[in-house]
Amino acid sequence: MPVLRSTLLVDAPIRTVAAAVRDVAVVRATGPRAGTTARGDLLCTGDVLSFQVPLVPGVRVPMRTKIVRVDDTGLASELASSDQLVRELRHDITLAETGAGTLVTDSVHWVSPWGPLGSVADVLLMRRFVLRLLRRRGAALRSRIAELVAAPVVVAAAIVHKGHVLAQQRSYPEHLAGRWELPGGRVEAGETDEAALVRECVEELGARIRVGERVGPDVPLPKGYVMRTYAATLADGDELPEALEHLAVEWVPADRIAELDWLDPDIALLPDIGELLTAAP
Ligand SMILES: Nc1nc2c([nH]c(=O)n2[C@H]2C[C@H](O)[C@@H](COP(=O)(O)OP(=O)(O)OP(=O)(O)O)O2)c(=O)[nH]1
Repeated sequence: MPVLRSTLLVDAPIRTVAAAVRDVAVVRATGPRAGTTARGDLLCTGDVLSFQVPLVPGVRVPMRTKIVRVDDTGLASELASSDQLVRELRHDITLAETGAGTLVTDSVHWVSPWGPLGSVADVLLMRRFVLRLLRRRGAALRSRIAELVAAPVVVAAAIVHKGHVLAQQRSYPEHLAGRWELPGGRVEAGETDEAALVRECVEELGARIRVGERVGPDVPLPKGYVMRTYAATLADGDELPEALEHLAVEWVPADRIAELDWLDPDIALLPDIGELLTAAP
């Protein structure tokens, strides 16, 4: 069974790299006909990727893979349906923090359906296709990471209280009114992420919070922003948040998170928020 491994070292935090490897723009940059079914900017489990593998000049064979795992340390995809070129295929992307940056390791293995002829096809077709795809992905990854590192930041708080997370319902602009988001907002010049979150929660909820660990990947937002999410708790459990600027606030348990109509960028964070609730004491 052919296995192809390649590594790439990038000088950026692992959560930024985790966002870039899930970014649909990076997937599209791997080839002129590469596409995804992702709803937001980041790939989620279940999303399907489509590629066109060049067979001979002018003839391309479609191939579809499906994301089967996404977490803080990378993602994995497998063949979505058996096709003419490969019978099985799995692509693992693993991220690891090193002293010199984040190491991205790709491991792609596949089984060809063509018996002895398969090994020739492996070398001539699949190997070349996978290598080219990884080379283009590497270049796209580096430029997307550079954009995300330089992007202005929106911070969001996953405030956990008694096994529930606080969601707030937007009142404006018209096209977003009624949809749900986490408390937070833009980080102002000279402000830390933590100070911005504390300020935003007082303004939006009239509540003081304690800011904890990062949750999930960096999430690209429209207009070039990037959102960083932090776990948080109420500084005073008796001081319950109110919707001062929003239509409503709601404490949501893990099994109801997926029922809310979240802003598109937040959808990629929902599994991480679910895990945070499950892990909460
Ligand atoms: N606070 C928050 N903002 C989010 C989330 N998801 C998401 O896409 N956003 C977007 C919506 C806004 O465009 C931006 C947040 O910045 P903001 O809170 O300062 O923006 P805003 O439109 O509410 O307020 P304003 O400054 O225009 O008055 O990030 C989320 O979960 N929480």
